[in-house]
Amino acid sequence: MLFAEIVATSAAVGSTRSRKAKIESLATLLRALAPEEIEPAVAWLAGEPRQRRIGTGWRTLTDLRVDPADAPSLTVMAVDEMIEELAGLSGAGSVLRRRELVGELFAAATAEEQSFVIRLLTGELRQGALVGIMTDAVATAAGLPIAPVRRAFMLSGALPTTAVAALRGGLDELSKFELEVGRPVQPMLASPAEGLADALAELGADISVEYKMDGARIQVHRNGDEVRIFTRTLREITPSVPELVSLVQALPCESVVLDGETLALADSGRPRPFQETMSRFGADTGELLLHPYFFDCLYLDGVDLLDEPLSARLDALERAAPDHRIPSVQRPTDEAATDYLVAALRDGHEGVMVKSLAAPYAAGRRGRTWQKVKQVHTIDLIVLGAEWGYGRRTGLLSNLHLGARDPDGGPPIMVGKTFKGLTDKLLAWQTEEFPKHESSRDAQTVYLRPEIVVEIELDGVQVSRRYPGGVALRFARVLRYRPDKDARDADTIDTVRGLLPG
Ligand SMILES: Nc1ncnc2c1ncn2[C@@H]1O[C@H](COP(=O)(O)OP(=O)(O)OP(=O)(O)O)[C@@H](O)[C@H]1O
Repeated sequence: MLFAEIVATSAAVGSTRSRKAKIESLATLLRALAPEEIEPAVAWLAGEPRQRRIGTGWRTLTDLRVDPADAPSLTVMAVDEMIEELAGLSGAGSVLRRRELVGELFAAATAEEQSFVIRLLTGELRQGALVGIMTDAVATAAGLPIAPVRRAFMLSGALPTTAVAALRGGLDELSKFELEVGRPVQPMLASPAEGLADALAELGADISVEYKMDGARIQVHRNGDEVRIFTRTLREITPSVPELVSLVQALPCESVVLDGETLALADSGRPRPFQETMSRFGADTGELLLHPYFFDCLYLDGVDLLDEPLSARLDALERAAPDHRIPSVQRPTDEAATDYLVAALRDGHEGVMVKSLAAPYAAGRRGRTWQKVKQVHTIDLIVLGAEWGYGRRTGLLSNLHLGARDPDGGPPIMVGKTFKGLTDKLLAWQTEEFPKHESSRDAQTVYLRPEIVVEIELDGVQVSRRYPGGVALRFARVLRYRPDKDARDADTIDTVRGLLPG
């Protein structure tokens, strides 16, 4: 197939707001692909190259001015081979070879193809909703229900591989996907509850009420002595958390997959700020010691527990890591649950999670069987740009433009601006960091690619004629940046609209 067909389908998907129409055009294309073209094409149309990181910077791509070809001639396989070579380059001479390769690719590409390649390789195409839409399209093209496709994707974490299995082998191939120790699965997520009373009313008496600790999510895989640790976005951080690795190696089991939260504690035993925990996920190991608090067990000594009820998974957790469980109570009375929430807040935590003990582990889903009860209202938004400050903030990037995710895969939708809550440290950080994510600028504003997620505290939202989504934030202030999330984890415009009064 010609690469131009992929580019045309991507444009068609981007030009309609209808989810159904997007799925239809993707499915039509998927049906026309040769077997070896499925992996690259699915990856590209879901927003990233199948090799994920290719090490070619924004500058290399945008500085290169090569006249586009008049007519399309590149094939899917030719482009995939070039990207494969780009991804494999390292060491002496690689900068030169990289420019050469990109130059070759661009010379053979039409203007539309060049633009698509730039957006693909710089991550600009990467939007969470595209992944959801592509999952649906794979099911449609293969003539299968969505559930087995979604399950295989959650277990493999790889949509292109899932697509090949669905399109070539159908249900039989999909059913071969299993939880595999060492390969991370998408984490189960929670829905916000209106308050504790609502969560208790909805989930009934068969529940676990747990501290909602304000750290960073970790997924731990151990097979014998080998331990691997992943973040919420399935990035491996094993080398930077040696204390967690040795703790997991000492657990009384052979093989295990655990889900939990990790954080650093102050001498008083209270949690240290989230930023300090996150700093440990970077390159250096730092001084702060991280503690794990596990709340789920997905696999223990040869037994896959994903489809078991939470009650059984907690029994396994008790066997595997009895000393490292998150504080929790099972089947409390309403009064005891309320006391537990008060105690969690008093101890410096965010609130509680209320979970149905009967529910399986719904990997990658934000369901209602886990509900979070927090005291303040916060949402995660995408930073679209920042304005240069004035007065005391002259020379610093300050006022943030905030966008909510479009659940249909379009670009983020702006819902407000704020400079409240920005400390001097954050202002300095923004000024240094934002230009690395710059897509364009004018005299007043640096615009960013949709890559940075910030957690915003707000009093509510109101109807707005100024903003394209019809809603605007009220009294928004920055709580913190969320380096553990990417744009696909941000809240959607529907969530923001859901906060409208009445
Ligand atoms: N006991 C717990 N059970 C599950 N998750 C917990 C618990 N304590 C803390 N957490 C954290 O809370 C998150 C659950 O909320 P949610 O699924 O909405 O994720 P989130 O979008 O990261 O939410 P938030 O921004 O509130 O942390 C988990 O990702 C995890 O990091």
